[in-house]
Amino acid sequence: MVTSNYLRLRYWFLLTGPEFLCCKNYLLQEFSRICRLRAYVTNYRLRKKHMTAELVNVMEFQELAKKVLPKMYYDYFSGGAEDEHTLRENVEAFRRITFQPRILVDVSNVNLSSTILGYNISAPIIIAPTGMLKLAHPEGEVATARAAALCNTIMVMSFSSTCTIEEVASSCNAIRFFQLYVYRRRDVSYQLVQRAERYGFKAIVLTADTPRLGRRERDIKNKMVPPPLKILEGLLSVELDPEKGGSKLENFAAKTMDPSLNWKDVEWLKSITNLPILIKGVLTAEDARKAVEVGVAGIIVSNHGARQLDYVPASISVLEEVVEAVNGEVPVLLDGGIRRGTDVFKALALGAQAVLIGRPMVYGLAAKGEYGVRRVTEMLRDELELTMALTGCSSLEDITMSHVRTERDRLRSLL
Ligand SMILES: Cc1cc2nc3c(=O)[nH]c(=O)nc-3n(C[C@H](O)[C@H](O)[C@H](O)COP(=O)(O)O)c2cc1C
Ligand SMILES: CCCCCCC(=O)C(=O)O
Repeated sequence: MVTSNYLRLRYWFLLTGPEFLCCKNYLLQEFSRICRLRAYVTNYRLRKKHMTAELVNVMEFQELAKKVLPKMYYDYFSGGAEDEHTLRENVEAFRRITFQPRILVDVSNVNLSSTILGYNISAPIIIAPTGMLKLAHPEGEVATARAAALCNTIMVMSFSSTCTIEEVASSCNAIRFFQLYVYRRRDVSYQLVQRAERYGFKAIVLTADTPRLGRRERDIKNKMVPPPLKILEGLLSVELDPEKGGSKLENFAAKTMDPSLNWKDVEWLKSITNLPILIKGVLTAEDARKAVEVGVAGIIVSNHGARQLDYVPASISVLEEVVEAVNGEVPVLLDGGIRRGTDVFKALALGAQAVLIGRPMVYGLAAKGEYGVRRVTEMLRDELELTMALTGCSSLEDITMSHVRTERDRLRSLL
């Protein structure tokens, strides 16, 4: 529906000639806004109908999100780079890890509570930064932050947010980290870091895997139009090339992201903030060591939900070697492909201190707003608790590598 309207609009532009091209960007933005509103109203009934149906796992939120979202937005949220090989692998690699449960352990009390950088959270499950959440739900990042507060967990707010730092900060008392993209316009990144610090964010998550945006073919086909990023209001306005086809998001990223970002810039970041810095996007032992050497407070093993370079390994497949390289010097977190509490357990067993959840939170938000994000968090937490009980672990400290059997273990046993 959205696509056909969009095609109609493009056809109208062809007919009306070049004098209208100058306002094309504005019209595209307006059109995208109207489509979002319309999709939300149209899908209200659908959401209501499903309100009563009991969803029993995170995958069912994805099915519902697919029904309620316009295709362009569902594709943006769910898609990955190029062949989407890594996208599938992120999930499949968890399935290849099996359990080695212990029996006859007293699990009458299972304690999931955890600490990240000194902040207490109810379970080691935190909300990953995901951009443009108003495409999923009109309350976007604010609803997500509220859910994080209710679940007593951390929300990592994206640099590509459709709400402002102030809106999110004033909406609730969630523990918030701020994810940073370094723009060509360093002053923009600088100002947002300052504002995050001023508004009580507790850490900066520097995303280091995006010197350029990955090739997301679904977005190219859909001619994905990003919504206004309210977080940038008053700081930056980007003129997209009206004549350039394909994904407008890619066009936007090409104009804004600084591809020269390198290890030395971590020093720059340290010089502009007193907040602890986590580095997100680490996939090798070598980079993990470098990150420790430049003095980061934590490492996030991540392939950006398989949206950047296709054919990188599933993030869970490299966790063990990163944890070995870091040798306990800083906490290691992981994201990518986690859809079950059993997946969370596997990541913890291989050395992650906590996991971040991306798409499932977005699907929860799209399907049921703040309540949906809360339910997704609770579902994963409840599944983790049951997994701990059934593997004989009554606290997070009890979870060890010996509770799982990985491909690496299977190969070792052949030697
Ligand atoms: C729709 C979407 C938007 C994202 N936006 C950002 C972002 O703005 N900044 C960032 O560092 N990572 C972003 N990511 C990556 C996530 O933080 C996270 O690494 C990834 O989603 C984890 O994989 P999962 O979706 O399988 O849980 C995004 C991911 C998705 C799916
Ligand atoms: C300026 C770049 C836009 C990035 C959008 C958010 C993101 O990281 C994603 O994966 O999508």
